Amino acid sequence: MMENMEQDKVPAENLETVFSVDHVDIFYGNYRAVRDVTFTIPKNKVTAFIGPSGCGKSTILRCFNRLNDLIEIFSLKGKINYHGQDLYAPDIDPIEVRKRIGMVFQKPNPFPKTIYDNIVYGARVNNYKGDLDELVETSLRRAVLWDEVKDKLGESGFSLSGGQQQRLCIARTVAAQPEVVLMDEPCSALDPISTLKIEELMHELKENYTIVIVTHNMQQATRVADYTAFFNAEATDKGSKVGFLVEYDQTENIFGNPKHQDTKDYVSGRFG
Ligand SMILES: Nc1ncnc2c1ncn2[C@@H]1O[C@H](COP(=O)(O)OP(=O)(O)OP(=O)(O)O)[C@@H](O)[C@H]1O
Repeated sequence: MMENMEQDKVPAENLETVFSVDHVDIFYGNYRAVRDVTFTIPKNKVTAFIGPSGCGKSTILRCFNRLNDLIEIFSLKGKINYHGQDLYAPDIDPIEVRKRIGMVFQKPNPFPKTIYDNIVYGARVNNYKGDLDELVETSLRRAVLWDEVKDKLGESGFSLSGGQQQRLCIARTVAAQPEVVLMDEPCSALDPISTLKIEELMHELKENYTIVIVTHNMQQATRVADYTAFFNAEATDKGSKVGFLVEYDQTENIFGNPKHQDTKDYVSGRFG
């Protein structure tokens, strides 16, 4: 059994920590899906989660904006701090958390509304006092979609290609002015060209946001991520599988000079 090693907490190079995950276990009912995860996520960087199916990547990602709270049987042991504040403290409002920590999903999910209304939806709900036109332009520019849609803001979000829809969803997330953008396999439904566009976009977004991405595509992790966490799953004596963090480091080390044999095997395509 692999130990969780202290150095796997990583980012040392004087980076500000956004999330600090401390000995976290995650349960669905009695089933422990993830065990004893400890690491930190640095500000204004892209951090990728990789690992075989079922090792708990999405489960951990969804803890960062308290999305798992919507699952009745979910529970968490240990601590996740967000800028030093306990994200699961009783006085923390999960809805406020989700405003600051946005999420982009695997399949683009624009609202059945115009491009413009997709972007301003959250602002309208929150009685945003600023200029909506400006918000639309800024958000679409940040998602590198403005030039493609500026003449058709009144058309349905569904009229766009899959890749454009995903950038629209990113623009919608950005319009809520989050600090963190979580991405759960954001390119898995996209063609290679749209994928590259989203990857380029991530490089630009990290100037303003902290990004955490789950990806099955290892080339993608090497292209976009500053840090990479490799998770694995092992069988328990109850016959189920539990996910755990094997190794966390700068992406170039995970792929070029991993410390653990399992990481080596996974990144060289020998399993998973
Ligand atoms: N809502 C849920 N209820 C019960 N069990 C769940 C739920 N969501 C996930 N699990 C279980 O938790 C474990 C981790 O799942 P998770 O989806 O986080 O893994 P993953 O690494 O993201 O997998 P994939 O790469 O296939 O998306 C799996 O055994 C899964 O079946």
